[in-house]
Amino acid sequence: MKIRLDRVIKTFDTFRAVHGVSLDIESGQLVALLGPSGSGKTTILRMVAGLEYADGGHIYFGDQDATDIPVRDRGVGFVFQHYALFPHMTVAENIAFGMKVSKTKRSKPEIVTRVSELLRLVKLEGLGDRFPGQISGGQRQRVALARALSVDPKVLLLDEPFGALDANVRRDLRRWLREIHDELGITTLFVTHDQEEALDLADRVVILNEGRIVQEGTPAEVCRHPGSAFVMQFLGDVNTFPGVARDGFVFVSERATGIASTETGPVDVFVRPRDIIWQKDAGGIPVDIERILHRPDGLTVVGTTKDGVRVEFEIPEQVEPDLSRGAGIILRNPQVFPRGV
Ligand SMILES: Nc1ncnc2c1ncn2[C@@H]1O[C@H](COP(=O)(O)OP(=O)(O)OP(=O)(O)O)[C@@H](O)[C@H]1O
Repeated sequence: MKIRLDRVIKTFDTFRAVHGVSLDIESGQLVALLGPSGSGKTTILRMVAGLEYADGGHIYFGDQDATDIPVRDRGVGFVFQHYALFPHMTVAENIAFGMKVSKTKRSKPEIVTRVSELLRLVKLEGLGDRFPGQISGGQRQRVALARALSVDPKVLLLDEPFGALDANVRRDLRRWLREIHDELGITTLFVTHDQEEALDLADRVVILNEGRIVQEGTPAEVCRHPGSAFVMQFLGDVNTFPGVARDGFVFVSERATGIASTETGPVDVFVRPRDIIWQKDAGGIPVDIERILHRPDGLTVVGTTKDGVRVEFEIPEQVEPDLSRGAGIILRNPQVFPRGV
């Protein structure tokens, strides 16, 4: 099922939470809505689900205006961050619940068969008789997904489904979710404020800020070509060097960097920690090193430029840190934006 949002607006009292958002979600795609807290992700998801009305614009399911489709008939499965499992029902009963209340009537044996298929799909065979209080948080979210899938939804909506779980469990669950998505091919909209999760999981990432889409694309596109300072900063750790662009090049700490730019005037140069090369002598931007931190995959070096800009970058464990003055940094894969944009 293809979903299309056409200039969708949502206002709460006088506060506009969503400002004319247009978005196409192709059938079978897994799309992540990514943005900081309050950027409108959940509101958009709730409008797609039909739990909230848009005050402007349209949402289409296929060719049909969804406004005309009652929530029950939208064929939407929902999973929230906080396990909304019924604590007094077993895992199997929780999964069966949606089928029992669904308009599509199923016989008891059909429900039993479907529950065991779903338990197998979410890799929880043998746990059907447990109660939610007797399984882990990650397992509970898998039950929530099985319950959402039990009514064969045409669209799956997931709102920070792994938000309450610890990092390792999250990582496992999102790989697992991707596998299930590839197996079932259900159009899926996934809300997260975790950029790593979005980039790891989604076919397309839609980045929101203050109720507007600021960029969308495949994970590779948004990482390689961030369209603004906001996206660059939001997608991961970054060093920001104030500089000046003139005559086609950028100068940082009054040094020519060799970075080409069509801008003129004050700019900010953004560089990821892994893209800074530290070398002794020869031309780099001088940095005074303050601390070396040991990480599982190498060393993190923390220092300051002579303009007082804090710099953090990574070097391999094997490199013997040389703290003598005179070492400088070279900036690779920089993104340059006019200051304050
Ligand atoms: N029912 C409501 N009444 C008033 N304001 C609301 C309501 N729901 C959301 N908002 C406001 O709309 C804005 C967008 O909220 P929304 O929950 O969509 O953001 P979000 O990106 O999902 O944030 P989070 O990651 O914190 O869940 C916020 O400023 C929020 O306070």
